[in-house]
Amino acid sequence: MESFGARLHRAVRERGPLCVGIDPHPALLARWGLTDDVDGLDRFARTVVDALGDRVAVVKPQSAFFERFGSHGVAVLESTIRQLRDRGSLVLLDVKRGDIGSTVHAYASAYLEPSSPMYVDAVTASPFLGVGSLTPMFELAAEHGGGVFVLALTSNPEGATVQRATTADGRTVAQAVIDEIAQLNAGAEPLGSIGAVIGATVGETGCDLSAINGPLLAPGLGAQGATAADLRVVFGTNLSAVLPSYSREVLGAGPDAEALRAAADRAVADCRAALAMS
Ligand SMILES: O=c1ccn([C@@H]2O[C@H](COP(=O)(O)O)[C@@H](O)[C@H]2O)c(=O)[nH]1
Repeated sequence: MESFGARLHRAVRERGPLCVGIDPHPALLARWGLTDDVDGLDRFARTVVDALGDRVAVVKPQSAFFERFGSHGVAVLESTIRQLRDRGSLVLLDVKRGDIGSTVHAYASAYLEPSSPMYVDAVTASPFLGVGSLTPMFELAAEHGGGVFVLALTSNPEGATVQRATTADGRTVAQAVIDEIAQLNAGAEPLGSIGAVIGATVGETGCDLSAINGPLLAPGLGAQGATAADLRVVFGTNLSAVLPSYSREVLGAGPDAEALRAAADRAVADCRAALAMS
């Protein structure tokens, strides 16, 4: 199968640089006039899929909001993933998994093995047990054209204590993660399949991103306070593979499908301008 990096590169060229999250917060369910139960969850997710699935490059369901309803919520997640695939958007499941390698292998099978009911195009992963512990995910992703986005500098204020800490060789933890991703992506064209998560809220990163050759997922736009203009501050000249991500900012326009589409179109326009893409 074609690599995730190549598929993402094409999707962004065709649909614009935007990832929209499906984050059915209880407050959003209420605002949309939906019940805070599996039925409300299902209606919320279907509305987003119908409005945006054939429009935005990447849709990112946040697993936590589905898991909160137990097995029935996970069933809605599986169905949402299938519907998104049918509409043509790439599906990035935000699950932030990480563990010892043998367990990561099981996570990899759950999300990156085509026969799995929760098979997606890409997942988010945590490198806290070492980037190398995620190797089974990288291997399965390479085998089946999947992608993995590794947390590097997260959008939340608490992240900096760990991620900007200095390692024994003088690099920050974030830089060490980025350098390992760069090695995994070396030589890939047009783009590697292993990405980094770098929040749009983090300000200057102090990191060298020039060799990463992979997608840079930028959450934190909108509800967490960052604007598209902040992308230039965070990513400097490394803008070509930035994938801006919005959840509540776009979802807040729902449940009207036209209003959701208009909010996504505004986000794409803002991000294109900030990233200087035509
Ligand atoms: O550093 C990170 C990594 C992931 N996220 C996730 O993105 C969305 C953000 O939602 P908003 O409504 O746009 O704030 C959410 O699912 C987070 O878990 C992040 O925010 N920061």
